[in-house]
Amino acid sequence: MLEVRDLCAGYGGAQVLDRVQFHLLKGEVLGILGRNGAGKSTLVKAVMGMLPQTSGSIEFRSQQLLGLPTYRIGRAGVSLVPQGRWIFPRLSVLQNLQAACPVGTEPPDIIFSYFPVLKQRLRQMGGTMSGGEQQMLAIARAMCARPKVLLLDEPSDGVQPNIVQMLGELIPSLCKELEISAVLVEQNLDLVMNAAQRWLVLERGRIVHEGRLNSLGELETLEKLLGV
Ligand SMILES: Nc1ncnc2c1ncn2[C@@H]1O[C@H](COP(=O)(O)OP(=O)(O)OP(=O)(O)O)[C@@H](O)[C@H]1O
Repeated sequence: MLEVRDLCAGYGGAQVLDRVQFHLLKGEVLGILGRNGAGKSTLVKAVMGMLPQTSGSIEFRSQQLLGLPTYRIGRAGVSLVPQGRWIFPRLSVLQNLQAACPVGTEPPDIIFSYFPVLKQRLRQMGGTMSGGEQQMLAIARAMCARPKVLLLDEPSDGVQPNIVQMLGELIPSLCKELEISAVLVEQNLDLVMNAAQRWLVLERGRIVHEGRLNSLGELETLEKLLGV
């Protein structure tokens, strides 16, 4: 689905990502782990065309995304659930969802089967929802664009442990049912190990490790790399 090669990106004069390479298979959930400041958010922002200084190659279903404006990357089928959620606080839940729907369409029903709480609160202002509910709204909103690739930036941030556990089950099943591939950026090791089939560790803008479940000594390696 996605093939990233030699991706360099940064801000102003400072380069953050250093020749990052990875691929994302169809239907796969790929974790991106790393300590604070490793460059995880920079990576998803670069894929989403949100950084001016980017070089390398980002191929999505044989289409080159690098250099395209963010709205065209979105239309091509890549959606971002940003860190901090960025929901519209003064719009209702329904309006938040409608804002991401292609013109002339409404939020697909399947979203409400995954997030029934949103169905019960369609008229509630986004800003009055709890942290966990806002995270569900942010994921549901991204789904309204009917993406093929979903980029999730630290969905566990500011969310209660029971909701994090729920996300660990929901993300892979949603991806499987809707045939979506996902990049799951996280510091929460448990969430990645529950939701992803494969993961990469970023350190100072470079990929230093690739792992998967059931690899011998994987947990110890990750704990050492992440300092947990
Ligand atoms: N807008 C910006 N301008 C300048 N430097 C930035 C900007 N955003 C991030 N950086 C720097 O880029 C580096 C990587 O930051 P990034 O947010 O990608 O890390 P991260 O791995 O997502 O961290 P965290 O887990 O804490 O969110 C850091 O050194 C950070 O200070």
